[in-house]
Amino acid sequence: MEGLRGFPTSQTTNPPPLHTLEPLPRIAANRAFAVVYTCAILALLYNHAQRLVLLHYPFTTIVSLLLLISDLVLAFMWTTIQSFRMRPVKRREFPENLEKVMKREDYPALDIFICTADPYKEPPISVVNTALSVMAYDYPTEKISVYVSDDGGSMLTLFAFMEAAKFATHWLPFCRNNNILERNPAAYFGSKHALDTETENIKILYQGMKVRVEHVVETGKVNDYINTELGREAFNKWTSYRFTTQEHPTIIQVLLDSSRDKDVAGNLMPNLVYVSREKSRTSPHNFKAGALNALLRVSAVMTNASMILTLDCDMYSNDPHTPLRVLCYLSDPTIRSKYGYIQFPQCFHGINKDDIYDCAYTQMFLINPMGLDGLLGPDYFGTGCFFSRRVFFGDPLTLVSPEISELSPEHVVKKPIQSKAILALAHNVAGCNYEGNTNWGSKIGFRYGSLVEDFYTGYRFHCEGWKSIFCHPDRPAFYGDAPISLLDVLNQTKRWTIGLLEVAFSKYSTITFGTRAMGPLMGLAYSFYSFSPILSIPLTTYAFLPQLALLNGVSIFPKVSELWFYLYVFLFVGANAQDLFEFVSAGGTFQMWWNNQRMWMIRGLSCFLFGFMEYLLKSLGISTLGFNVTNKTIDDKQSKRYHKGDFEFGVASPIFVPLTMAAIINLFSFIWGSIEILRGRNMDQLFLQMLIAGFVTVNCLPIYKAMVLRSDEGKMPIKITITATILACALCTTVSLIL
Ligand SMILES: O=c1ccn([C@@H]2O[C@H](COP(=O)(O)OP(=O)(O)O[C@H]3O[C@H](CO)[C@@H](O)[C@H](O)[C@H]3O)[C@@H](O)[C@H]2O)c(=O)[nH]1
Ligand SMILES: [Mn+2]
Repeated sequence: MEGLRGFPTSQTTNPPPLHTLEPLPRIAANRAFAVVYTCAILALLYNHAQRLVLLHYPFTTIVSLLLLISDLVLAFMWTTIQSFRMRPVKRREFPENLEKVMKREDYPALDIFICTADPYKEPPISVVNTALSVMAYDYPTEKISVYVSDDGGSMLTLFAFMEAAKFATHWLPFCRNNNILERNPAAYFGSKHALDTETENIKILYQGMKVRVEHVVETGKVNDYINTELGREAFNKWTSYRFTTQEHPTIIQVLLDSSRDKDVAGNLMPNLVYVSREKSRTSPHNFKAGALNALLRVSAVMTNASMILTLDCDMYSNDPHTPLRVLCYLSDPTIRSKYGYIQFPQCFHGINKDDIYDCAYTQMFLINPMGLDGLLGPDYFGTGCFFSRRVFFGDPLTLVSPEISELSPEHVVKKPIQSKAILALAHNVAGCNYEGNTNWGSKIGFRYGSLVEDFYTGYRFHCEGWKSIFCHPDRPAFYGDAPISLLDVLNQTKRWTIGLLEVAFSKYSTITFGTRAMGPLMGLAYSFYSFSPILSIPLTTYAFLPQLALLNGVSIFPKVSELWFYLYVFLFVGANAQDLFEFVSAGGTFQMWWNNQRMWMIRGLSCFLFGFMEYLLKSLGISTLGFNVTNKTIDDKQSKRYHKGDFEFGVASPIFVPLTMAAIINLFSFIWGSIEILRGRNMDQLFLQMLIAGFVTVNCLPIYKAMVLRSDEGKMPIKITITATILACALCTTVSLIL
């Protein structure tokens, strides 16, 4: 075991370890397999070359070229994945040792950022629950400051947080005194507990708050409940100005002040600050990255904590000791000077049994980050990440100073957060024109230029020379919402696709700039993500080409009797078996893995394709793209169907068309092939094509079900079925005419 000694002190006795790092035993096997598989890929390319030389007909040449391009893309993507397999590690922390090396009063201050953007897609009561869960961290309360960024500029959200501030004065001491683990009230009251009177009373308070908040969201009016001067003053901003989500002044409201507000037991409360940065149609606001940068500045002016936690509005804390785990690393000055952030996995509650949409993202949020942890560290996932404030201001050796000294990570705040000077400066730095002619978004803060601001920002930090840490304790530190309708899932992935392509084809491309700055393995790892949309090329090719050829009796792969056939089988089985092994080792089941591989096919035929097109239109200047917030509300009927395991189509979106076409063509070619076999035809030459068609058909079972067997609202809209059928027929006819 390679023990990293935590927190060196001047004491003579060895301090107890705060964390350890251990390489996974599978490393040697991974490396050996990579060598074998590389040989197989080279053999395949040789086979391609052989065929291309022998061919004379234009059609078969085109087919062979398409297959060659597809296999080259697959080979490239396979190579990038190897970076995760060369040195996976597992870390452990020992928060129980923390108090032995560090006094509680010496813990650093912690600023927590929570982003929300739309009260109708992101119910304010859930955002409030997220905030309460972290306000109740097992950490010196007065050192915690929670900043809520409301990009929706909604009085409904502000109202919800005014309610939260009151409820928190009961909730925080309740959690502390009863040593509660689930500090998100909704989650706590949602699971079964013995209800003593104290719990009963708290529950009544919570329900009261929930009813008021939901009522206000429903009616759109807060007036019924506002009876204090402070409240009226705050909400006046919405009425005294032509206020819209896209155009409004900065609103900063300190709802709790740690220097004077106390809970019902007389202990100080954390700071709770509502921030809605200024918006104007004429200046770009850079979506979430812009919101986070505004919070970086507002928090610098008010508290300037050296530790920062960023959270999406739905990602609540599931473990009050999480900051202590982080301190196991950040309390060590040698770590602090090299490591920029500590990322926790994104875990989700409410995913159905077999995770039909692959929303757990086991590879992206668990397997791959463990691989990266043995190199420079995991990428940034946008939420559940603790930063050292210094990372936002230049590389580990050179501090890039912000335009005013109050924003510097070294600045010490001396005035109370509600003083006039502080509030005035905070409003100023949240202004929509503040960033003009500054380094924000380029050299300072979260980086602009990609719709996956998280991925891009973490990437640029690694390029600057920072490292990061992946921390995944057994009890998930955070839980968030996953989308439960296929369209929401695909739209989310489509946004990611566009953002990733923006990185892949920028001057900071992961494969060129990244490889130079971070070395080949990290460059490949980041390229696995940024180039993943090009998987749509082989996935689309393999979903249509072999089947169309099969329907016309044309063979495009080696015969069963040839040795080359077994090469194809090895490449397919080998890659999938290794993937399955990793998946199951990470706690997945076979069913989940099956659904995961199906989702790759679905993504390839939908959001990757559509994302690619939208990216092209944007690059040509034909359209602009926005950050479409993922829906986090839950429709009961939809939720029932989801938990039954049925795919949710329902909406007639063009994004479903290529997928449905593939489902139809694969089924027919497979049936045609089976009939030919029954009629005694020798399928030696077409066997591999039959296998592929059969495999895709099995993958498409939920689609056939949605097309013909279901009558609920989530079935495949008839419009899509008809369009896809017509297009599939047109495609088959065209191909048979060419042949
Ligand atoms: O203009 C915007 C748009 C979004 N958000 C917030 O950003 C967060 C993430 O948005 P969501 O719709 O939930 O996106 P997801 O696709 O679920 O999020 C993943 O992908 C995003 C990048 O596309 C990252 O920012 C997220 O952290 C990551 O979890 C939410 O809290 C939003 O309120 C803003 O603050 N301002
Ligand atoms: Mn989300």
